[in-house]
Amino acid sequence: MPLDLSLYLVTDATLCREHGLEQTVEAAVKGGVTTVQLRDKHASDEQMIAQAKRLKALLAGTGVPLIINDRLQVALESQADGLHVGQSDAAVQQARRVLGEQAIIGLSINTIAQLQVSPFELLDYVGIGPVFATESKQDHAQPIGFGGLAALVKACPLPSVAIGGLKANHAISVQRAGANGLAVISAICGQPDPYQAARAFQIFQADSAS
Ligand SMILES: Cc1ncc(COP(=O)(O)OP(=O)(O)O)c(N)n1
Ligand SMILES: Cc1nc(C(=O)O)sc1CCOP(=O)(O)O
Ligand SMILES: [Mg+2]
Repeated sequence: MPLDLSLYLVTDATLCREHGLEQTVEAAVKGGVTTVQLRDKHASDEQMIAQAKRLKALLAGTGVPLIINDRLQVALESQADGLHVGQSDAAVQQARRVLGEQAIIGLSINTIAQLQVSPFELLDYVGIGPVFATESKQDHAQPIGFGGLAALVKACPLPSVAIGGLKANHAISVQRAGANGLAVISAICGQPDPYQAARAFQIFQADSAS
């Protein structure tokens, strides 16, 4: 199935606590989320593997892939669909070697210089950001705004997803900047109704349905 980045949910264990992680993901996917990334900076590998297996079971038959944040071993052992790495995480080359050709591998990009040295032939997509400052990632890089996003998308030969401080009302600007979708944490995780929160991102959902 082709990778659909149009509405990419990155999970946060703390924000998802109220509804529960699985319930949040299930509701968000019903609301239109097309890709899910399990991101948990505090769980052990064992906890994350167990969580990933539960999410894989929940997503079975939906066509929505499960990507693991940072941890190559977790992606491998949970048989997730892929891995997302940042500039200071596991090397893309190692990830591709370990996970194989079928795995979905994404890399974070914040600057043109990072883009220029990226191993595009080993990647499936890039996450570009942060578009705006965000409280969901303490160590985020300098925000690039929609102008920076558009410049990076233009220079990038791969599918791209914008990330960082994005809400439903930003979907049209992200689309105009040329990205394939938006990745969000707080616009869905911890919202009173994750289903409705996902539904609010209508522009990209309409595109992916056509
Ligand atoms: C889709 C997507 N894009 C970017 C990131 C950020 O990855 P990274 O820079 O490794 O930061 P952490 O998420 O590990 O804090 C992402 N996770 N997903
Ligand atoms: C996980 C992550 N990566 C970023 C990057 O710029 O690479 S910004 C970010 C957090 C996104 O959370 P929210 O949607 O709540 O702003
Ligand atoms: Mg990382």
